[in-house]
Amino acid sequence: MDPVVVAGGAMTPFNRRKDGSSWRDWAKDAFFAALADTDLERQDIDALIVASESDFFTLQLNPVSVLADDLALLGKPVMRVEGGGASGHLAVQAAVMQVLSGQASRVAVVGVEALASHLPGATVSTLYGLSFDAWTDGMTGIDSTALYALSAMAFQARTGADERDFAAVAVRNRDNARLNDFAHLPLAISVEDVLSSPIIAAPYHRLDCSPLSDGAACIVVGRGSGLPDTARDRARLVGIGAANDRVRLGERADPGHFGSKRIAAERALAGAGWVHSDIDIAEVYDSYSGAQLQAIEGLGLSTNVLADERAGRFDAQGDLPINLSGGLLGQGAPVGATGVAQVLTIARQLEGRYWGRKPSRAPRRGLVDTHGGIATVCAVSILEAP
Ligand SMILES: CC(=O)CC(=O)SCCNC(=O)CCNC(=O)[C@H](O)C(C)(C)COP(=O)(O)OP(=O)(O)OC[C@H]1O[C@@H](n2cnc3c(N)ncnc32)[C@H](O)[C@@H]1OP(=O)(O)O
Repeated sequence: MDPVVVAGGAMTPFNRRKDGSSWRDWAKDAFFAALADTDLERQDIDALIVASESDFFTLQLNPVSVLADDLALLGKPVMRVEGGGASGHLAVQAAVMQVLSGQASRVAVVGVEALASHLPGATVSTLYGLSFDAWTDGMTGIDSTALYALSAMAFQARTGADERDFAAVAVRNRDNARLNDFAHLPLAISVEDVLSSPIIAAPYHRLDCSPLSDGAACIVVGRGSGLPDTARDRARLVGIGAANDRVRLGERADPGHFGSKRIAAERALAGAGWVHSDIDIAEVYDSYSGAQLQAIEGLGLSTNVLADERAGRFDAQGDLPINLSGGLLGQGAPVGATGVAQVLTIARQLEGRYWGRKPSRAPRRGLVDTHGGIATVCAVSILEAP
């Protein structure tokens, strides 16, 4: 059976766009750049899937219809996928399912979000608060940073991780982002810089937090003879998995443990026929510095994440480089686009075509992890080099 491949892809810069352009422009730019990378024409696309977290941000209900019209994709099956922070990644997984079911052989997945240019940060923060249980957590006024901080404190109490461990992640991801031309926050900073930045919600300082970003990303997922010859040299999507958890942190056995990531990862690895130790490189969901360590632990990529973090295992020179793009902390976090960009990054790394920081050894097998809420809706995909 022909493999499912990431036939091509592209992204816009992630940043705060103040140039009068709109999310519809960014989506279009990403789509046409992805087509060029795939060596396909617009009419070759069989189906369109759009990921965007919130109509509050785009101020557009039913965004897929508008984008399909803008892209002149008419008479095609189109759909929108939403799962909070995991929206883009779940859209990629929906494309894989469409391709595997035989309904389409070339599916364009466009992820887009307009967060930073037209809304004050405090408004976005309040709206993010509705991503948890809006009737309980959201209405108390607690925001995402405070909820993640509570989860991080439970992780710290169990593992002994401290603020410096979290800060080291923020420093490394921002440094990785310095080689990524699309990154929102490439920074040369120190642990002391992180610890002296303003406290947002203890233990998180401003530099421990991902920024509010605008941007778009697009990949074409495809299979079979309808793809151009270039597809032979493109990364394969060999396993997908998803799993959810209790929405309210207080109802989890351990509010500091991202347990549903483990289930999603095991499903994805089983699909690929691999085990955790086969993974050479990963992009994980680091909406906050501590969340990166929680993700690595939750996914089962390390049995002692703190020791591995301190030993440099997740650096570009380590045996499991993580977030060489800069992650959400460095590359940025336009929600709907995040998961699509993560898949694109790992695909490019496996193809030897990545534009930013590369690992010291060429990777063969990669993992992508994205979530919505606080690891409430988790998506994991496994990719293999061509
Ligand atoms: C969506 C889901 O389902 C799951 C999730 O992921 S939930 C998590 C969602 N993400 C968030 O909540 C984002 C968290 N981040 C924030 O809210 C904001 O970035 C923040 C509160 C940390 C900072 O906001 P702020 O203090 O209002 O900063 P702001 O006034 O915008 O900018 C001031 C400066 O700080 C910088 N800055 C802003 N955010 C920054 C950040 N996260 N890290 C580093 N620098 C930042 C800006 O670039 C700006 O620098 P200059 O003065 O040099 O231009």
